[in-house]
Amino acid sequence: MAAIHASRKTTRSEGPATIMAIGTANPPNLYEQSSYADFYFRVTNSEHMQELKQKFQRICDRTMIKRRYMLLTEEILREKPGMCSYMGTSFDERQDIVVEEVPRLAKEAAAKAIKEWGRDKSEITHLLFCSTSGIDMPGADYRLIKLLGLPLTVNRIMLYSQACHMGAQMLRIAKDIAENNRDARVLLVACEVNTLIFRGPDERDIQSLAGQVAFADGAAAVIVGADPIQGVEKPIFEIMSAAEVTVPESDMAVGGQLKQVGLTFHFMRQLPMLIANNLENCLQEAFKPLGITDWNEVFWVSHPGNWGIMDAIEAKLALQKGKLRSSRHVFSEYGNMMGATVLFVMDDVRKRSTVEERTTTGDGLEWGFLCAFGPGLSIETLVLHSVPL
Ligand SMILES: CC(C)(COP(=O)(O)OP(=O)(O)OC[C@H]1O[C@@H](n2cnc3c(N)ncnc32)[C@H](O)[C@@H]1OP(=O)(O)O)[C@@H](O)C(=O)NCCC(=O)NCCSC(=O)CC(=O)O
Repeated sequence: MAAIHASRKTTRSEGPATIMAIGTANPPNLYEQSSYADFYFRVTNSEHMQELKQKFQRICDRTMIKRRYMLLTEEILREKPGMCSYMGTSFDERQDIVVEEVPRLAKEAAAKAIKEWGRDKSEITHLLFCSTSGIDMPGADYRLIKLLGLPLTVNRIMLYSQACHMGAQMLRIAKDIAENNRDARVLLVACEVNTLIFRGPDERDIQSLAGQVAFADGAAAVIVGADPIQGVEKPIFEIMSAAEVTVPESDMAVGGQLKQVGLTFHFMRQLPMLIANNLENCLQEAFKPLGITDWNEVFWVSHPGNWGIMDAIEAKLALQKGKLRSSRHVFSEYGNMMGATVLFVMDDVRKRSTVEERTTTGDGLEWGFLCAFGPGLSIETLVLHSVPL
């Protein structure tokens, strides 16, 4: 028995799971939000709906998004009338795109992360992949190991169709894998190609319109492992703890259904308050072991959701202006890339900290709070530890 205990100890890491590299990628087609209404009503043959177009323009302006990247182009959409109608049968034509393109965009982000990591790709031991799009057998994880030329011994997990909290959930799973398997090096990828959600307008469905103005395509890849090799692997953040909370009675808060018409989308008007009201408990639980009760003492890596959600979080938790700077920046420059978004925000925090000559990767602070929310209502939280710069 003693030998088994000793052996279990040697198979576990000494230190905490550590983020060692982050890579991001977007498709090449950039859409300015200021002219998106013209594009959207033209390509969906809806120019006769002038009143609705004006409302759409108002919603575009309210988002505070400046630009977004999307795989879909006018050329592609002209050949897919089912996708341009409001609820036309179009699953197959959407699926043909995402099955190919999700792994392709993921590869771009993963290659950048592996380059920053600095070790050979053959030393990746685990792959965690999440995407809201592209359900397939074998999955996007399988395609990605082939595209990247990863070893066939890589242990894979593929999670489809769960949306915005999944980037943070991947980090939670990566932490457990890295700390329970000495020398594990986990490549995690969140890749969103929102081709399933694009559809033409209908004046009775404002929630679908709100989805059209906010969601965007992007991929982020992160390498996680414990006990970094000195001089080879460079820590960015350590993951001290991770947790998920499911908010009771909130099934309709935000969600969607995958159907013949693609992925539908709905959200409650009260979503900003629902999230803000439930976040303080999460913070208290997360920081209890550290004795931190002032949420301005920590750096913030929050999934943006939408502008109203960030406003509500700031107000409810009395956050200083600027705490959600990276969330607002990523949202305005890229839109809502679902699961990938929070990883873009994490990348922005560490890059900005370097540019602004802060003393740590976390805005000069020691401890940080990463949070993301999605259908459920599910709230994922992580406590991050920054490293000196
Ligand atoms: C659509 C918004 C710009 C609305 O912002 P505001 O509420 O501040 O603005 P507003 O009150 O002027 O609303 C603009 C118009 O939209 C309508 N409207 C707003 N919310 C609505 C809702 N839930 N259902 C029906 N209509 C709604 C209003 O009536 C108004 O119409 P009128 O002009 O006629 O008065 C915003 O909610 C947004 O950016 N949404 C993006 C999509 C989104 O929320 N995603 C959730 C991400 S959650 C996430 O990230 C997790 C996940 O998805 O998994």
